[in-house]
Amino acid sequence: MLRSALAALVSAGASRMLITTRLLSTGVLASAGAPRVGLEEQLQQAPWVLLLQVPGAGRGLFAAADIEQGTVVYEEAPMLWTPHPAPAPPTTCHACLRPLAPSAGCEEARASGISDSTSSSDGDHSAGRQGSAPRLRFCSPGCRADAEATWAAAAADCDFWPLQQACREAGEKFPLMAAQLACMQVQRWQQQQQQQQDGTEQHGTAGGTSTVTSTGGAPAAAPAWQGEPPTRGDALTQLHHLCYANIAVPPEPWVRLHSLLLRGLQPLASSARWAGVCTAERLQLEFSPEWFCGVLARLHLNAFRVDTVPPLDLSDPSALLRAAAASLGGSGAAAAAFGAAVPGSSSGGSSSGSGAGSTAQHHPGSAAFLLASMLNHSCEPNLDISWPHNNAVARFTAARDIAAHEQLTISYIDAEQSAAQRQAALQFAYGFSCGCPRCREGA
Ligand SMILES: C[S@@+](CC[C@H](N)C(=O)[O-])C[C@H]1O[C@@H](n2cnc3c(N)ncnc32)[C@H](O)[C@@H]1O
Repeated sequence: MLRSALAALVSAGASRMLITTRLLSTGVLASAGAPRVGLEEQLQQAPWVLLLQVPGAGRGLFAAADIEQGTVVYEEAPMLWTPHPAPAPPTTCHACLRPLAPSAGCEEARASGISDSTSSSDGDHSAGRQGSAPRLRFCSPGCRADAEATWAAAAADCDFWPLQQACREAGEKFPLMAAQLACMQVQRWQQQQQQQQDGTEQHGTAGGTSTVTSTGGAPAAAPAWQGEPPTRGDALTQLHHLCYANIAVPPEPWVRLHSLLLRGLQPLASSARWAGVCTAERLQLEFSPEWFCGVLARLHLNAFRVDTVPPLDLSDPSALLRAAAASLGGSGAAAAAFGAAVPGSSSGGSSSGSGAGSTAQHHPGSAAFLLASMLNHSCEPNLDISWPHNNAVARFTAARDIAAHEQLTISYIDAEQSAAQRQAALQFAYGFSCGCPRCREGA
């Protein structure tokens, strides 16, 4: 009975769609790699979880049964993600945000593209054009194959370096996730076109096999998840489910970042590889300022900061000490789950959480999840977040015993702040006042 409320909730979310319907409704094909699913299917994969309406707080996730402290409630892979733009060479896998060992190759690449790479100790799984053009770096052949099948083939032909630089200067990261989304869309257009051509050719060749090759085929190897890959939302069809901030007039920096994004996509319009898929007009029409604003308005309320542990630098004694302190202090995972700007944060929310373990953690990137975006905030959350595979797969664990039909909550902010600081942070970044028991007591 509780699950029967889902269809109504899903359509309620859909009616708040801000991104152009056309763009989102074109992405209906299944993607290769880690399973990309819709909201209903993702809920089916998380049997402990129900999606229900919460008076005064939109939708929220609830416990479907009594859950014991320590139980893994569910794991989820992100539907959109990006490494944070940094002046240093990339030290993060572009497909899963796993930290990569620094290598001589990375050091050499410092002055060139956004995500340049040369051969490294863990193997050269980079992709992209040679020279100063962007190249993407991956931790394994599986990650590379998954990324190339879904977005990285297009991204490698774009020029997002100016966008990266502007994001770094502005302390922004969400425009890079919008760029990833645009590349996903371009590749899906190509897959759709390919399927149409395959259908036509099969009709015309009396049982013959199509000779048309596809750049969007299934990856040869699985991505580097450990164990069963968790499902991920299909960003192209599911992003509209996420709540968004109403932004009547896009802030000036967004206008500039949008034009850099469009400029970065332009090489696709003149590339033979994307002929028939991308024209300059199509790119401009589909990735309009309204589309960009809608994507950013959602990411600002829903994206998580990913906390992973970089590889140990055995030559640095202070790094060893920090790692030891972190392993004694726990993960610190419940602090500051989301990545939005908060008052007093020097880096737009990308500063470390206050958890004891955060000293040895770094924040290689941001990620947006489908189901986790439905989790509401409490200053006394009953779920802990962790990154058990040291990549962008999030795990939600019961922080205490949770009764059936109790709301599942995380903390969006550093819950160790004073009540006044917490209220100010939540109001500033998310636009609501927390009414949790702790806030009601002023604790
Ligand atoms: C990540 S979304 C959470 C899911 C959201 N309730 C929905 O329906 O999509 C964050 C938004 O949920 C609402 N929210 C989250 N926690 C809340 C709380 N404790 N009290 C009131 N509103 C809350 C705020 O509007 C916030 O901007």
